[in-house]
Amino acid sequence: MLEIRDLNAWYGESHVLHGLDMDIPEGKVVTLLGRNGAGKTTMMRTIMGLMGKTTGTLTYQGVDLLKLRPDQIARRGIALCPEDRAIFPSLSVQENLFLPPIIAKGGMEIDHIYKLFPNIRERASSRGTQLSGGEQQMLAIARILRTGARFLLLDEPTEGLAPVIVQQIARTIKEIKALGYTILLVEQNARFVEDLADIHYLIENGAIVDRMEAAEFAANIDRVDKLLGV
Ligand SMILES: Nc1ncnc2c1ncn2[C@@H]1O[C@H](COP(=O)(O)OP(=O)(O)OP(=O)(O)O)[C@@H](O)[C@H]1O
Repeated sequence: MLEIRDLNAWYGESHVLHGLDMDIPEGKVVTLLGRNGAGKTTMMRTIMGLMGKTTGTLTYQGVDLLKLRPDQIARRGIALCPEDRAIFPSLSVQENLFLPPIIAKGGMEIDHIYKLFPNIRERASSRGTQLSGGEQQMLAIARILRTGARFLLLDEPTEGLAPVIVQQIARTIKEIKALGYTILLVEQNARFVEDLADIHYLIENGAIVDRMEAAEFAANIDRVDKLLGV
């Protein structure tokens, strides 16, 4: 679905991504694991067209995303769920949910969203500020499902959440995957992604240093922990 070749990205003069190669097949969950500052968020910002200077190719359904504007990328069905979750605090849960425009056909119906996220239904009239971190994360994911996006970029969805909520998010991501969505998951939590992802990429200093299939992950967990500094 997305083929990334020799991708470089800069913040001003600062060269942050150094020749990344990655493949994200349709309908799969792919993780990008790495420490703080490794370049994970930059990778997602690059896919969304939010970086100033870039080189390389990002071929998505035959088109190079690096040549498109962020709005054109979004309209191709790609959506980012940012690390800070970006829930509008003064709006209700329902208002937050309905805020993003529908960008492609086939967006998830609200009844289906409420079935996947029963907490969100219960909290529909609560303000964004009244939600727990886990509820905010669920709402942030629910919100992009409504838009019709089929390729979801989730930036550290488990950050700062209690283990029981992390498990709930893992179940939800599995359910979304079973519906045929493609997911790129940025994480520092190796245990969370262990039985969730089909392919794991490890990133260090803006370059991919390893790639593992799901079946190889458990045997290499020490190497992963070392990279993550656990
Ligand atoms: N707006 C910016 N301007 C300049 N440098 C930046 C900017 N944002 C990030 N960087 C630098 O780019 C590098 C990669 O940062 P990035 O946020 O992509 O890392 P990350 O792997 O997502 O880590 P984190 O978990 O902390 O978000 C870091 O060295 C960071 O300091």
